[in-house]
Amino acid sequence: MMFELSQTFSFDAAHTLKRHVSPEEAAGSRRIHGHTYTAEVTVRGERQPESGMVVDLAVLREVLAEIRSQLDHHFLDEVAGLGAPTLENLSVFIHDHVQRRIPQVSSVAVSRAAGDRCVYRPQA
Ligand SMILES: Nc1nc2c(c(=O)[nH]1)N=C([C@H](O)[C@H](O)COP(=O)(O)OP(=O)(O)OP(=O)(O)O)CN2
Ligand SMILES: [Zn+2]
Repeated sequence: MMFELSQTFSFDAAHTLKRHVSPEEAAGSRRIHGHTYTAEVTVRGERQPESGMVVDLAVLREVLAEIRSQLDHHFLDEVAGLGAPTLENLSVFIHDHVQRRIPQVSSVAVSRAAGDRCVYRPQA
């Protein structure tokens, strides 16, 4: 029997972005601006026979708090290992950090208040 467990966390962060769009839009994105992001992290697996859990949600919460502390109220352009601060790179960054502690992580979705959403599912 397979199960999926998810937890979300939110963070506010500033960034700039180089874009190949109209000069007005490109100029706006190059200026420092901020977004409220929500990340949903999903873990997939079978229950451990002794615990009855795929993974203890308290452990997942602890890992997500560590990642949040690297992103919340940070300038994303300066976060080591992130690369260009896009939804795509944020999804991979969060996934790779969770995977070091919780190998069963199966997907990470990052969304912004404006309604934009990106899902990273490496095994898809
Ligand atoms: N594939 C992606 N495209 C874009 C991303 C991204 O992460 N992945 N990010 C952005 C920018 O962060 C940008 O600030 C959003 O720009 P835009 O969609 O033009 O939205 P607005 O500036 O009009 O409104 P916001 O409220 O600031 O979202 C662009 N593209
Ligand atoms: Zn932006």
